[in-house]
Amino acid sequence: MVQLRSPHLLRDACLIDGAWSRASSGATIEVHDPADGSLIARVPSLSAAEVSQAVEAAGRAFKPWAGLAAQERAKILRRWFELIVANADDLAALMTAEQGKPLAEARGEVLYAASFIEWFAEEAKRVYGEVIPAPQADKRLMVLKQPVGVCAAITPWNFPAAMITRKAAPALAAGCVMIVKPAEQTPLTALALGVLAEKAGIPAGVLQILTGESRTVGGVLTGSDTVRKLSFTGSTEVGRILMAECAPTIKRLSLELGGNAPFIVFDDADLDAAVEGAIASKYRNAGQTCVCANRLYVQAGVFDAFAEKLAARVAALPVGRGTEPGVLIGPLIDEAALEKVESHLQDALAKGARVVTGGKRHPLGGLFFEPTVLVGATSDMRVAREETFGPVAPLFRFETEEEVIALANDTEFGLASYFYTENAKRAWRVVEALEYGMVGHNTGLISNEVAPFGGVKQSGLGREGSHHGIEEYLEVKYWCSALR
Ligand SMILES: NC(=O)C1=CN([C@@H]2O[C@H](COP(=O)(O)OP(=O)(O)OC[C@H]3O[C@@H](n4cnc5c(N)ncnc54)[C@H](OP(=O)(O)O)[C@@H]3O)[C@@H](O)[C@H]2O)C=CC1
Ligand SMILES: O=C(O)CCCC(=O)O
Repeated sequence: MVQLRSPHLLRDACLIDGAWSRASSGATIEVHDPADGSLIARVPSLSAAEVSQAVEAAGRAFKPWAGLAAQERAKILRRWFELIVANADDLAALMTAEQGKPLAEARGEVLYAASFIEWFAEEAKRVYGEVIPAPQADKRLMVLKQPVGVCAAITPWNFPAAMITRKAAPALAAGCVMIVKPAEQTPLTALALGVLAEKAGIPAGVLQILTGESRTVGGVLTGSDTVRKLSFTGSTEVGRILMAECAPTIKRLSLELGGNAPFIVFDDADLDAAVEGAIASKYRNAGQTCVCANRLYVQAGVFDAFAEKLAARVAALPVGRGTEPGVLIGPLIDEAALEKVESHLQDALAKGARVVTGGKRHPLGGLFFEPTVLVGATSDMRVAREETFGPVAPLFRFETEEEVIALANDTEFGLASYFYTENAKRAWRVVEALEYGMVGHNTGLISNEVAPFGGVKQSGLGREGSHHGIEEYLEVKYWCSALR
């Protein structure tokens, strides 16, 4: 049982049109603690008809919300931000219980999630239009920015709070309303955010949180003509399905999909900094982020030294329940995730890679996996081509800058990338050559609310966070006025 200071944050009902509702059928989905498999709660499995009711409520809520002054929306969002910060410990406890990440990391995510609300509460006041110098003397040309309308968000389990606020905050700031469907593994953090949104004064229907079977809920949201935009974070495979489902109604789309991040260490890098960056990038959230280093390319001159230093640090990473003090690596989310990590590892070993540290399920059992470092990785291995989404760092040896750029770009993904060099000229060359939406130079941590997060190629469409993030929820209306 999760112990909370404010037990009312643990909800087993959905927020629909300002009321907390269960499925009329009584159907539920079980939520389990990945650290020990215990049952934490049951949340509603809504029917398609119940999801449609939420869409109708959103349609009714849109105009009054969009009609508020931006300052009014900003004040309400600011209250939501403050309530999340005030309840950070409880939200972190819920998150660790359902997702498994260490408590300190969960608390960090809660504050990260809150930062998007604070940021977009401010950006709400800066949605400027334009006046364009006209090509004819008797014309005046203007550009208005208006909210897109009813929006939907489908979010993953790896960041149960931040992936919701990174979408809902800009949407609400712009004057849109939002329906959120969290991942089935992590609905409790989402519902708790709904409790605080209600308390902050976000009106009925403006932010709704729906739980249920993904195809049922997703099918109604993507098929509805009332829903004008979908924002999705998750796998590229599901992103493709949702894009196709949105095609008949030509919805706006933001897609934040899979990655296959290269992490490049050049001979002239600060090796200790590169090791720390690799730990931060690779092992955050037990390797379950779309921006995690997936392939570590290390130049031949420093390969052995880097491998040795990294393996020493990785072997010392404390693994355990997220609630235990000092733990840095929690369990993986489910058995399928564990099996994917194992199969990537077996494939790599069969093709000639060697384990330096880790390499198997952790003695704790359950969903725990040992933080692992592999050497001898090559491009024909699954670890080179697919997102492993677990605590396995495959090290690839390379000789030249040209060679590593070609290797790094040899993927259909283009989300995050990282490189370490002390050479400023090389830094410019490499940043310009990497076909990625985001590049970390001498750092393994790049995410924050003020920067544009997103990918190119099959890693997605659009940007979240930063002043670009609110544009995803705004339509551009051109107004041409003749003076005669
Ligand atoms: N870019 C990223 O941040 C993420 C990438 N991934 C990648 O995807 C792999 C698989 O993870 P997984 O959790 O299965 O990711 P998914 O892409 O399947 O799930 C992400 C979200 O999409 C929902 N969803 C899944 N299928 C549909 C559908 N047909 N219609 C509507 N919604 C749908 C899920 O709902 P529900 O949970 O209810 O099924 C969840 O809310 C990971 O190993 C990782 O490689 C995963 C998560 C995040
Ligand atoms: O993994 C994701 O889906 C989001 C990455 C988390 C972040 O750095 O914002």
